[in-house]
Amino acid sequence: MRLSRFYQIQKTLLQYGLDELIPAQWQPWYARAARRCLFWLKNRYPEQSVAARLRLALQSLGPVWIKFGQMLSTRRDLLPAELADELAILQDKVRPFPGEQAKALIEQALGLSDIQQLFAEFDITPLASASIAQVHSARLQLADGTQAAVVVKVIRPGIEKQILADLALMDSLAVIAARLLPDGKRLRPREVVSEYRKTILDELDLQREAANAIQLRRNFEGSDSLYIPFVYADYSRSNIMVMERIYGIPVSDIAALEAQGTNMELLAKRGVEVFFTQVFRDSFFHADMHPGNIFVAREHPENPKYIGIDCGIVGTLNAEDKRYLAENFVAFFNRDYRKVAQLHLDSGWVPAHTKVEEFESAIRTVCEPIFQKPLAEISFGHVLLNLFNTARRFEMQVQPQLVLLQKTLLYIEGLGRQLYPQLDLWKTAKPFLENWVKQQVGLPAIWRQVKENFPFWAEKMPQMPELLHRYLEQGPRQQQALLLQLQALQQQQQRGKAQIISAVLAAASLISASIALSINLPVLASLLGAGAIALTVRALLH
Ligand SMILES: Nc1ncnc2c1ncn2[C@@H]1O[C@H](COP(=O)(O)OP(=O)(O)OP(=O)(O)O)[C@@H](O)[C@H]1O
Repeated sequence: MRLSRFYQIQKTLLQYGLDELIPAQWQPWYARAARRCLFWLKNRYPEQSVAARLRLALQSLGPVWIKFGQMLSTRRDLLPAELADELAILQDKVRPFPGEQAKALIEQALGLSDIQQLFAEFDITPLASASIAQVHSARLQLADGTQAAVVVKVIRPGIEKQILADLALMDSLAVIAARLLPDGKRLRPREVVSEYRKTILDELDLQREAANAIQLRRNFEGSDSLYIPFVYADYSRSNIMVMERIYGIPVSDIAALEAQGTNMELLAKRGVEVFFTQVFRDSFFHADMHPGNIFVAREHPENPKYIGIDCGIVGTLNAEDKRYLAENFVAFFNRDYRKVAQLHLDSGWVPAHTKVEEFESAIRTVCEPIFQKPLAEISFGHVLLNLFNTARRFEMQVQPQLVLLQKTLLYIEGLGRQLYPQLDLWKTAKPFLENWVKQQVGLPAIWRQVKENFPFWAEKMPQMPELLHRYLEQGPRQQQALLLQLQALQQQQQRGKAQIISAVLAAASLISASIALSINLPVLASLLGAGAIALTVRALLH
C-alpha cells in the first residue's frame, strides 16, 4: 500500500514537472538514473509556471497535501511571494461521505441503538464537508424535555490511517528535498513537515477541539465582541462533537453585513481587540481564524458581535513570550532598533556572541522601510515577520507559538482592513500593549508575584525541618551541599518577606501622603511620597 502510494506521489510530482525544482547539476547520478527509468512520466503542463504546477500537484494528491499547501502558503518567511500566493488559492473541496455512515458513527460513539434516542431530528445531508470532518445539523433532545438546534461534527472514517501514511511519505520526501533542493538547508523541510504533522493530528481529536471551545467560551463569557457556541461535552468524543448551531453571517460576506447596516468600523476594531485580548489577557488564542471560521451575529448590527467556530488550533503564550511581544512592539514603534537588538541579547533569544551593532543594523534595514507608511497602516504581523526573519539569520530559534501568533495576526489585520479600510491598527492595539506593560511594574505587579509565589512557599515550608534533620545526619561534604540548598531557600524566603514588608510600607506611605496632601501639609506629603518611591524601588530590587 505504502509502495503504491509512494509511486503515485512520485508519478504526480513528475507529471507536473516538479523535478525541475532541482537543478540538473545538483542531482546525484542515482537520482538522474531513477528519473530516466521513469521515462514515460513526462511534464504534462510545461506551459504553466512552477508555482501553478506545485498547486495543481498538491490539489490532485488529496486532502493531506492540500492542507499542507495551505499551511505552506502562510509561511511567507520561507517561500517567495509568488509561490505563497499561488498556494493560498488551494481549495479544500472534498466530496462528503454518506450521511448514513455519519449516523452509524454517531450511534456507535455515543452507544445509541438508534440516533433518535438522543436526536429528535437528524439531517442526513451534510451541512458542510471538509477534508477531515463533516458537519450535520440536528435537534438535540434535552433532559428537561426541550430541544436544542445543534450541529454534529463527525471525523471522516479511515482518515487517520490515510493521514499517518501520507505523513510518513511526506517526511521521506522532506529528507530528499533537504539534500537536493538548492535552498534545502534554509527551508528546513523536515521541521516544516513535523510542524504540520502536529497541527493535522491535533485537528483529528475533537475532544481537544471541544475543550478549547469551552475554555474560549469561558474567557469571553458576557463579552459584547465574541461569542463561542456552547459545546455539549457529554455528547462529545474524539471523533464526534455536538455543539449549539449558530446562524451568523459569514464575515467574508461584506455585502450582507453592509445590507443589514452593520457598524463596520466597530466590527473591524473589535476583531483586533478580540485578538489582543486573547493574547495579552488570556494567553490563549484561536489560531485558525480563516474567514470560513468567523461569523457575525445577525442581532444588533450597530453593536456587532463575532461568532467563532472551529477551535481545533489554539495558541498559548507564557509570560516570557508576552514580554517578548510587548517590549519589541513598543521599541519598534519608537523606532528604537538598538533596544530591539539589546532585548534579544539580554533575554538570550540570540546567542551572547551576537554583535549588537550588526544585529541592530540588520533590523533597521528590514524594518525602516515599513515606516514609509503612516503609523496607522503598519501591520503588526509584518513587523513580526520581518523581525523573525532577521532574528533567524542571527541564530534565534523562533518558538512555534510565536510563528502561529504572527500568522494569526496577519489574518486578523487583513480581515480588519477588508471590513474597514481606514482601520487604524496602531491606535486599536496600543492600549493593550500599554496596559500590559503597566501591569508588569509597580505595586500591583509585586502583589501579584507574591500571590503567585505563595503556593511555592506553602509547599516548601514543611520541608524545612526535614532538610535540617537530614543536614545534621549527613557527612561533612553532603552537609555542605544541603547547607547551600537551605541557604538558597532561606534567602528566597527572606526576599519574599522583605518584598511584602516593603510593598505594604510603600502602600501605607502613599495613603498617608495623599491624606497629608488633602489636609494641606505639602511638605509632609512630599516626604511620605519620597518614602513610598524608595520602598517601591527596594521591593522591586529584591
Ligand atoms: N456551530 C455551527 N453552527 C452552524 N454551522 C456550523 C457550526 N459549526 C460548523 N458549521 C458549518 O460547518 C462548516 C465546517 O465546520 P468546521 O470549520 O468546524 O469544520 P472543519 O472540518 O474543521 O473545516 P475546515 O478545516 O475547513 O475549517 C463551517 O464552515 C460552517 O459552515
